Amino acid sequence: MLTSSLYMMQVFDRVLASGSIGTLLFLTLAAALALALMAALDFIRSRILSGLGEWLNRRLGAITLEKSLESVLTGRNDRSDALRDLDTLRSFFSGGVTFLFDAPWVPVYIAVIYLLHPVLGHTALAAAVILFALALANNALTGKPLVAAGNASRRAMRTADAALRNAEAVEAMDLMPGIVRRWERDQSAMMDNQASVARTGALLLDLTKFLRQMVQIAILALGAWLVVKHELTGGAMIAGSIILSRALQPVEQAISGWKQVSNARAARKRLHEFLNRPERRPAGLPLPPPAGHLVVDNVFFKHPNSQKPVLKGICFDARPGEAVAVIGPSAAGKSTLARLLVGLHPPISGTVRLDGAEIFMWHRQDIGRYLGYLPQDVELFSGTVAENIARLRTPDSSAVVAAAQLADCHDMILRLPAGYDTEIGEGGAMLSGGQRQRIGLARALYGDPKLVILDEPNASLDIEGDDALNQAIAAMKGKGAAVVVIGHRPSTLSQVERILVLRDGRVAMFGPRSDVIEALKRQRVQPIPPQPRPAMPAAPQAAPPPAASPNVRIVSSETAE
Ligand SMILES: Nc1ncnc2c1ncn2[C@@H]1O[C@H](COP(=O)(O)OP(=O)(O)OP(=O)(O)O)[C@@H](O)[C@H]1O
Repeated sequence: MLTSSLYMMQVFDRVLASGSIGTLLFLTLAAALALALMAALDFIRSRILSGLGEWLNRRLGAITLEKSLESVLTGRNDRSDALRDLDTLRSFFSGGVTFLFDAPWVPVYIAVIYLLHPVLGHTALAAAVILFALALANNALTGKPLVAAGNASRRAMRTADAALRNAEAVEAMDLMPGIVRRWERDQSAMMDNQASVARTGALLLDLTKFLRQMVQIAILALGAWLVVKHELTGGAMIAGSIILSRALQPVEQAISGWKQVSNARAARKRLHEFLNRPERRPAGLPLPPPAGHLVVDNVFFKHPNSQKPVLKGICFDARPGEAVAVIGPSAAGKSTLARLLVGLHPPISGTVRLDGAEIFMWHRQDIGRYLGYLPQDVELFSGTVAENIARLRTPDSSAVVAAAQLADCHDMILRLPAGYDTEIGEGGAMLSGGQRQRIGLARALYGDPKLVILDEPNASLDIEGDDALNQAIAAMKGKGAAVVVIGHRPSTLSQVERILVLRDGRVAMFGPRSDVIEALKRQRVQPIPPQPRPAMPAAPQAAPPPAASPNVRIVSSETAE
């Protein structure tokens, strides 16, 4: 960085004064070597920085994505913010960071100016201090609005994301005005804050430029005065001016590039907090593959964002080779129970155990392949049918076909344009609701899981589909899996051994299929018997006796239809 100024000084003071061409050649060679070294260092620096960005992504990319998934499961709304923060950091390293490396050299440049003449040194030092103070003022004045602008921009992004994900409902029912209103509110908050940052930044930047040019003039003027007084050479005067402009460059860059630094700092802080959130599942020893004995013991659960428990004292079990149906009115807590059975959430008290080990604590890489879960809303991923059935791993074609045959979608898949290799588009957009559900079922049955939880598996199925589903349940039982089917339709019940009736988050009945169906029928005929008796071993804490509950009629009529 000092090469050109020192070169100029030597040429002025030595070569021009002595007329020595040898000196000129030697100086030129030395300057060329120094500049070549600088170019090489610059190249290495940019390689290191972009490598740092890549390293950051490799180290943190996957773990940030995993943590984001956990964040969604714990009911937070910061979904993909952490991934965006990681991106901000990576691009900061690849572009915006260089002036931070130049800043520490400012004192060195000033020291060199002191060597030329103390008066020039004092001037340079004063200029650097004033400009540095302006950079600090810029930081203090723009810090808050920058953070507020970032927050508003993230809110606007989430609104837009939600609207785009639900494009059909938005278009059909004209939800757009409401969405646009929310989005504009956040956008304008973002723009107001950004405008305030830009105003302050522009003012300070203009002031800085003015001061810098003034200092440049001042140092030349002082230099000329010192030359006239014979205290400085002409070459040193010009060199001082050039070194000063180098010295002040990073300070000026700090003002214009502060927004990037501030964004990157905020992103780093958020990411740090995000990644240091406690692990939902503490590290444990890997367990042997389960046989599939599910035991639910006195489970209570409430959602993180609500006060009221959704599940209250649930007890039941499902043995390997057995199917249990969970039925009950809407909002009874069936889907919530399904989520607990696959270990998505921990109960607030009580336990859900598979082969004696708490299923929530079981690490997904150990247990995932032994679980089959068909959620109520099946979401598929872009990719081929086979990849989706094989849970996005490299498909084992015989296992994929076996699962598809079990879910009765083999023929349907063969009729697709490229069979198992058909690309199904984002979220399975190319498929009908029923096709998606069948492929979702095949995904749940892939790899012969030991515990299968099907949440309303027949919601989009026709009668044929119902039969196929029952055959699949029978086949899974035959393979020794425990199956829990959630649903309203009586057709779901034909293959189950036991039925659990869930009402208002409590077990209203649990027992052999025929006994429970019989009891439900009796309730329909005789809604308020004087002394109701549960049909079977009622769960220990089974709350209000069936017939006494106001929901009895709903459950019994639905089930006995
Ligand atoms: N993320 C959530 N946060 C807070 N409360 C929730 C959440 N999800 C569900 N609930 C509440 O939990 C209760 C049970 O919901 P759940 O989806 O388990 O019912 P369900 O029996 O499966 O109903 P359906 O048959 O209509 O699907 C409802 O009152 C619902 O409002």
